[in-house]
Formats: sequence, C-alpha cells, structure tokens
Amino acid sequence: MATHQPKLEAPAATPATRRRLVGVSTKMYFSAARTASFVSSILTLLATSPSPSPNPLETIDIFIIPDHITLASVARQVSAAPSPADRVLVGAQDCHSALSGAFTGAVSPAVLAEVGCRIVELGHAERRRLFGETDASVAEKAKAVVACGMVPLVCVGEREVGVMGDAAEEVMVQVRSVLAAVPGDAEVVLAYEPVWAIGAAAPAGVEHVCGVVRMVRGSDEVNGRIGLTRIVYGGSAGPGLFRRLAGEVDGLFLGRFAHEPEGFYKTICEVADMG
Ligand SMILES: O=C(CO)COP(=O)(O)O
Repeated sequence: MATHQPKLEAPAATPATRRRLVGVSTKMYFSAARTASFVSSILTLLATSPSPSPNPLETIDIFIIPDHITLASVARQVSAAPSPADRVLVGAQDCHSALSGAFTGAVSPAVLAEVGCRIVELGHAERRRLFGETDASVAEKAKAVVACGMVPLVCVGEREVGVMGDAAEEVMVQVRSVLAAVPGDAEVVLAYEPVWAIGAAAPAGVEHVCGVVRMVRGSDEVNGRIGLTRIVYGGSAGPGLFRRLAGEVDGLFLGRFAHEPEGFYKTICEVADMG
C-alpha cells in the first residue's frame, strides 16, 4: 500500500498561494473506449500546449476521475504521457472505508492508491441520493483515503434552492463532519456543488456561489486548519465560469461540459489564466 505519497502541494494558507485545481468526473457516461480516447486527447492537448504561455500543468493541478474499471488503465496512460502531461492526477469516484475484507463489489482505497489513484471523490450528491451515503459514511471514507496517502475530494452542497445563509449552514454540517474525521494537517479538497445545480442547464449564480464559499472558507473549521484546504465549484460548470468566480473559489469540478476534450482544455486554460 502506498502510504507515503507526496501531497499534491505543500500547505498554504492564502488565496494567492493555493494552487488552482480543475478536473472532471466522467460519472458513468463513457464507454471504456471513449474514456481512453478522451484521456488520450487531453494528454495530447496538454503535452503540446503552445508556448510562450507556461503549460497549464506548471501552474495548476488537473485531475481526471474516470469510472473504477478504467481507472488503472487511465493511470497507465497518464504515467506514459510526455512531461508535464504525466502530472495529471487520476482520481476515483468513490471507495470503501475499509482497506480490505469481505465487502463484495466494493473498492478498497489501498488498491486505488496501489494502481496510481491520487485523489478520491466522496459524497457526491448522486451517491448520497442513490446509494445511501451519509455524512458519517463519507467521513469514514475520507479518513481511509488520507490513511492511504491520497487526497479526499469531498462533495458538499445544499439540496434545495434557497438563501445563501441557509445554504452555508447546510453545507457546514457536511464540512464539519468530514473535517472532524481527518487529521488537521491532511490535504482536503471541498467541492461545493449545490444539488439543484448538478445536471442543470446552467451553474448556480455567481453571487450565491461566492457567498457560500466565502462563509465556508471563513469558518473556524476551515480557516483554522493547518492542512491545505481548497474549495472548488461544481454543478453545470464549463468554459466561461471560472473568471467570474475567481478570487473566491480555487477551481472547478466539471461534468457534462467537459465531455469534449476541447471544452475541458478551454476551461483548463481559463483556470490557468491563459485564455
Ligand atoms: O456533478 C458534477 C461534478 O461532480 C457536475 O456535473 P454537471 O456539470 O454535469 O452538472
């Protein structure tokens, strides 16, 4: 088990020094063949990213979260890519909280780490709604992910459209639960994804997102952590959004609007402030 993988980045407390992060989960949308060709296209775009601009991978972190079955082959595709494309982080969409045992059909975080997974998405709204994930199960899983040397990417978000203060309160219950379970110096990514903005025509409003993220960021639980805590936005995110949220969020977590490699690359360049 890879227990001592380096952190994605040394802890840093200020918005200016928190490295931006952008990624995609393919959920269960792609065939295995489409995942391979999507990853290959992104790696080619990143490997041939035009100078004189610095390659996006020099300044930001990029992750790709395929389904479990293609994850190991995606990790191999990435590690075989020419530098700096080989720095793309490969992630998983979920894992079990136990490292091994009689858990038919489940995926061990230790095995994920073993095959090159670096970041594990937990508590996505679809998993909470369709698979019975709770704050308690997400927290247990986050603890296991950290123990295996990976970074938990924990999805949080209010269920209904409402006012900012209520949304932040609902989100903070989810945030507190997970942060209480992981060591204070562990790196964590929080993905703020209002449930009602996932799978929608457009993302949540900029003011709403910025307001909620500001409240979460300013909370004692987040602000007082030693470990790097980045907050990204997800929910119908795509090209054109990051610039409007910049300064408040550390990056984006994309779904449908990154299904075409060119659209994902365009968003990557915007997050890297390249275009
Ligand atoms: O759920 C998401 C990322 O986790 C976002 O999905 P969509 O961008 O397709 O709404």
